[in-house]
Amino acid sequence: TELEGLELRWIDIPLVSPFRTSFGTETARRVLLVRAVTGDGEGWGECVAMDEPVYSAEYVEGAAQVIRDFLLPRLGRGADPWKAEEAFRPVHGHPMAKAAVGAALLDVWLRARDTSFGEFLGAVRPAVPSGVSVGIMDSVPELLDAVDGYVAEGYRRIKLKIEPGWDVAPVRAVRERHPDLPLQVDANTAYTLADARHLARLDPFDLLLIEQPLPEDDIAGHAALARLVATPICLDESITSAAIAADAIVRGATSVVNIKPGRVGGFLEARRVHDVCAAHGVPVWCGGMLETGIGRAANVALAALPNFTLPGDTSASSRYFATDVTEPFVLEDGALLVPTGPGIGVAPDEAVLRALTVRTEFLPA
Ligand SMILES: CSCC[C@@H](NC(=O)CCC(=O)O)C(=O)O
Ligand SMILES: [Mg+2]
Repeated sequence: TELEGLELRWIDIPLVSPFRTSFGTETARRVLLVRAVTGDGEGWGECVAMDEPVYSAEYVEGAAQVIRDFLLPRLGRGADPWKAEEAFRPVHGHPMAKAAVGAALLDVWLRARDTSFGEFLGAVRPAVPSGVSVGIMDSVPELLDAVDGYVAEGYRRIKLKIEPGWDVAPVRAVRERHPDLPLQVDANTAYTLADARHLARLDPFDLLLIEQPLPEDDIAGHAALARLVATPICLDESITSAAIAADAIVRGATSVVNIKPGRVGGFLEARRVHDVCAAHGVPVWCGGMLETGIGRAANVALAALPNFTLPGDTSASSRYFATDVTEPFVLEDGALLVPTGPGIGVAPDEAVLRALTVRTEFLPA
């Protein structure tokens, strides 16, 4: 059927607690949601770009403009997810903008066929074990309190944000408090190869991985670091496509991959990254961008694919939001249930959406 148009919806959603990483602190998120309207109905996608281009080059206002001025015109009245991916190919970059539109088109396409994201993508399990990402804190005691709380909630794995000056001491403290806890760290590109010897001081703590220690374009640097540090290197920001995943793997730059559909341009490409990693025997896990229930639902379905063998950052809605845009995702025995309804299997609550909406703009096809 034909595309009638895309609704862009900007919402402001507060975080239950500040989330600090090596590139800044967030206390609320401005999220751009995309609703695709076709003759078959509607579908939802979430753009994971932040308000500022500090995780990657994309940002909310830029993504909205790219969708309005460069992506939608290339769709014409087409609503086919594969044709959309093809139509977007001449546009360089902007994977998060592309992924938001692609997810909305895939949602309406699947709803019309009474097929869930999980069925479509190839989910092999009914629930996915949840890990949780813990920000940089003002003190080690505060960090230990936060970690104790998440462990008590049932999270299967803890990820600690690190940066120069907040790395060995907090990791040592958490490991001493929780000797058997699956534990990993994420540097969000904050180190350089000159820090190799320092990062090797994390090796005694039996971490699952060190995520993105170096800048996203430094594949060779990560390969050199991997030879100097015993803990496995995992890439996030560097992996923007299946081809780049294969390149990083064969060059020895990564032995575990964090998959985020928004970072790679959409769910179709995310599955290709999953498949390429599986072909190389490289395990993957599902990363997060503090998604609302709309993006979270689709991520949980993706995380149920066979090679997602490590707990991801698919935490409960309550990790970030007092009230989610959809029915909240709740931890059940440390796992999230994969939605079984058509499409993403969830829908935004009209009243909550209205309360959080800052602006909407309908773009006719
Ligand atoms: C604003 S930080 C977003 C990027 C970060 N994401 C997380 O740490 C997990 C966030 C989440 O739980 O969704 C990462 O680099 O992996
Ligand atoms: Mg990361």
